[in-house]
Amino acid sequence: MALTKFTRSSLESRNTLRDAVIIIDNIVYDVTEFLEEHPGGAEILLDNAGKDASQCFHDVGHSDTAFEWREKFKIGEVVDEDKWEVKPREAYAVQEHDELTLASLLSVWGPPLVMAGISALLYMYLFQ
Ligand code: HEM
Repeated sequence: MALTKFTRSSLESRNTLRDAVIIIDNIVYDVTEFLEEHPGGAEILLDNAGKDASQCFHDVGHSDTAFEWREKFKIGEVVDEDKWEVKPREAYAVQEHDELTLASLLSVWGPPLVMAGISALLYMYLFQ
């Protein structure tokens, strides 16, 4: 059966507790019944309701379970003219790896290393 088609603008106002839809990868999901069940909370879904939530959905790194669950809420897709490029799931995961920079490593390991250095110097100064 062909999926119902929606323009993005026709979905913009569907962002309330009584009627909440989100778009992920050009597919439209009615998450009204899911708001209270969502493990990530209702608020984040409502903040993204009526809009494209692809980036947020993928950035969270949702599990396979989440991918299965979302199928239950599918109500259609966006019209061809409003379709956006769909990035493969791996593309989001790769981005996260790219963010492992020297700065992010130092922000974690920097303070303990500095403390260890100071302790070693103090030890040498006091006991040698
Ligand atoms: C129909 C759509 C969605 C379904 C079925 C869904 C399902 C889930 C599930 C099952 C979890 C638990 C963790 C996991 O298994 O991945 C979760 C967590 C979460 N979700 Fe969703 N979700 C949906 C949409 C979204 C969207 C659009 C956003 C962001 C705008 C979002 C943000 C989050 C956050 C922040 C968490 C918590 C992650 C954590 O605690 O580590 N979700 N969701």
